[in-house]
Amino acid sequence: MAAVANQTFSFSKLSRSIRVNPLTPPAAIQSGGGRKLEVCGGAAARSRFVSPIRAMEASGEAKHANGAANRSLFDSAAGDCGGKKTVEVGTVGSSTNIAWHKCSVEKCDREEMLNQKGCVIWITGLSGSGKSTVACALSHALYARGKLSYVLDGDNCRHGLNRDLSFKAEDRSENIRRIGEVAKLFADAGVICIASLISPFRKERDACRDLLPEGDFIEVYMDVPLQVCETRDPKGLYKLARAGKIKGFTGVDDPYEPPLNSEIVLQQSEEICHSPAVLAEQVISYLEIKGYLES
Ligand SMILES: Nc1ncnc2c1ncn2[C@@H]1O[C@H](COP(=O)(O)OS(=O)(=O)O)[C@@H](OP(=O)(O)O)[C@H]1O
Ligand SMILES: Nc1ncnc2c1ncn2[C@@H]1O[C@H](COP(=O)(O)OP(=O)(O)O)[C@@H](O)[C@H]1O
Repeated sequence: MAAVANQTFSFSKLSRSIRVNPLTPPAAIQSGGGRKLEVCGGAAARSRFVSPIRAMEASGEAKHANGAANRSLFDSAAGDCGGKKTVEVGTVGSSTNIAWHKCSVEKCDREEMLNQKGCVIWITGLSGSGKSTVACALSHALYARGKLSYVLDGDNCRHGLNRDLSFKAEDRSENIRRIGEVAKLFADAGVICIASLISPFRKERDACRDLLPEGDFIEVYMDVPLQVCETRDPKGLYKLARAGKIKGFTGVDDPYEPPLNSEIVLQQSEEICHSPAVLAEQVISYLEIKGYLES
C-alpha cells in the first residue's frame, strides 16, 4: 500500500508567515488614511506591500490602496537617484564581484496573492516508476483546487535547459543541480514546484534540499521494483539497455540510490497498484497537513 513516511498526521502547521494583526499595523507601514494594511510576519517577512486583495476589501479603494503601497516604495527609494550608495560585492563560485539585489516584493507577498506556500516536491525514482504521471496528476489536482504548480520534468528539461548534458555521472549531477536551482526559484515565486527526474544520487538530491528553507523540500520516492518498471517500459528503453544498445541505463548498468528518509513514499508493486490520482492525493494530504495550501 502506498504510504506517507512518518505518517503521524499530527504535524504542526508551519509557523512561518505569521500574520501581523491587520488592525494594529506597525507605524512604519501605517499610511493611506486609516486603511487596513498588513505585512507577512515571521523572521523572513519584511515586505511593506499591501495585500492587493485584502486592501481592496478593507477600503473599497482599490486604486488608492495599491497606490499607497507603491508610494511607500518610491518614498524609500527617493534620494537614491545618483546618490552615493556603497554595495558590497563578493565571489560566488566562479562569479566574481557580484552582489545580491533585494526586491521589496518578497516571497511572502507572492504567497499571499496565491494563497499557498511555495515549495518543491521532488519526485525521484527509476525510469518507468511513474514520476511524470504522478507529477501531472498532482499538478492537475492542485489546479482543481485553485493552486498554482509547475512541473519540471527531467525529460522535458533535457529538451532545452539541460540539452548539453548526457547521462554520465557528472552530467546527471549537473542536471540535478540545475533543476534544483530552478525549482528553488519557482518556490521563491510562491509556486508549488514539482520536479520529477530520476535523480539517482542521494548526495545531489540532498544538496537540492539544502537550497531551501527547512520543510520546503518534500522528497517523494517512487518505490517501484525494477521488475515492474521494466515490464511497463513505455519507451522500450529497458529492452534496449538489456540488449546492450543503451549503456549506463539506471537500474540496469547504472546506479540508483533510494532515499533513506524521504517525506513521502509512494509504493507500487505487482500486488499493490494505486491510480495516479490516488497517489497524487497522498501528496496533497501531506501539503494540506503541513499548511502549504494556504498562505
Ligand atoms: N541512460 C539512461 N538512464 C536513464 N534514463 C535515460 C537514459 N537514457 C535516456 N534516458 C531517458 O531520460 C530520462 C531520464 O532523465 P532524467 O533527467 O530524469 O535523468 S537523471 O536525473 O539525470 O538521471 C528517462 O525518462 P523517465 O523514464 O521519465 O525517467 C529516460 O526516458
Ligand atoms: N500509478 C500507476 N499505475 C499503473 N501504471 C502507471 C502508474 N503510473 C504510471 N504508470 C505507467 O507507467 C509507465 C511509466 O510512467 P511514467 O510516468 O512515464 O514514469 P517515469 O516518469 O518515472 O519514467 C507509463 O506507461 C504509465 O502509464
